[in-house]
Amino acid sequence: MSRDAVIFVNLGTPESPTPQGVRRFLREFLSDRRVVEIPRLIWWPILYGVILPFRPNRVAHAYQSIWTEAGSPLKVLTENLVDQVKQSLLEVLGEKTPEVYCAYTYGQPSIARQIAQLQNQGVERFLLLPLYPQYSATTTGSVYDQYARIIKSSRNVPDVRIQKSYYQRQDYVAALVQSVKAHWQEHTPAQKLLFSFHGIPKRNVELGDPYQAQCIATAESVAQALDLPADRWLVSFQSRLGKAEWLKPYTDVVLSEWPAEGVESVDVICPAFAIDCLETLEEIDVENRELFLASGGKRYQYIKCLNDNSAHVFMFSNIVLEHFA
Ligand SMILES: C=CC1=C(C)c2cc3[nH]c(cc4nc(cc5[nH]c(cc1n2)c(C)c5CCC(=O)O)C(CCC(=O)O)=C4C)c(C)c3C=C
Ligand SMILES: [Fe+2]
Ligand SMILES: [Fe+2]
Repeated sequence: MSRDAVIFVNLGTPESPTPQGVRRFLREFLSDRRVVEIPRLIWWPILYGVILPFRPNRVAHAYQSIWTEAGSPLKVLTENLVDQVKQSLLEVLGEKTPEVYCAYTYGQPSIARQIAQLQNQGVERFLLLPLYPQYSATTTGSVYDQYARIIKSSRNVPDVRIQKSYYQRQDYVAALVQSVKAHWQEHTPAQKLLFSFHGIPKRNVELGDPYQAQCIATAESVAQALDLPADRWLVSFQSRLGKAEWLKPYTDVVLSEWPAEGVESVDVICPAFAIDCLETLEEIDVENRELFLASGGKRYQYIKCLNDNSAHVFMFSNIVLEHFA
């Protein structure tokens, strides 16, 4: 057993694609103050009176349409990536390879459970690797919160480092560029490349969340490396929830307006997601495809997340090697 461990952290996903499974997941996720900052007195009635009674039925159908025999794509694909990174590290480090596990901010296995189990087995140093290239308080911030909770209840605190973001890494940008180029080798490039990032409320950015700037920087680096002129690409934000204003432009609005402006073909990539999940496989690849085609668009291509592709595995192995060097 190594004294070092890497724990990849993803958001989490329902245990089953049923209304009960989705309700349990949404209750935990949407109770996190980092995710929804509305004062509790206002939020609890909305969450318990409107969202939890009604949303799980609709969302469970969406999960059912992407669910696999092995479970939720988010979990299956996260585990695949983790296995590949472990293999790659074994090739470089042999018996000095750290332990490599995954955990989820919401649901099981939790970060606390993985750290406790590994500590019991003699692990002393941890690297938490949140699978969010761009930092947001709503995602990576919650990983820091969980770490803080562990520390608060520990006598012998674990030695933990957290990778706050990685959107600026050259090997991350290279992995995205390679993925777009591979797509363009198989399919004619579309008129537009749309970088659709998960949205957050606009107010969060006004209060200091650096997420929007990091999304734009990511897209600019990729567009520059692809030699794409400014009129061939755009950044948009998807998956908004509720009535407040979120980061704009909204992905669904862009896709429904483009055909009237003469945009007939679009390639969509979602760099805020390291791993394909409901928000990419269903919202982008199904719902938004239908919207674009129903609005008069002719050709819609979704470029998958980096998942366990070799450039992605290479990048994470580099991060691990740098941390434990
Ligand atoms: C309500 C506020 C939400 C914020 C803020 C938010 C930010 C955010 N989320 C991700 C990544 C993922 N989100 C996923 C699902 C999802 N997200 C929200 C809400 C917010 N997200 C909800 C309610 C859901 C569940 C589905 C639904 O009810 O519509 C997922 C996918 C999970 C899966 O099981 O596949 C991911 C991943 C990021 C990166 C982000 C901000 C940067
Ligand atoms: Fe989300
Ligand atoms: Fe969604």
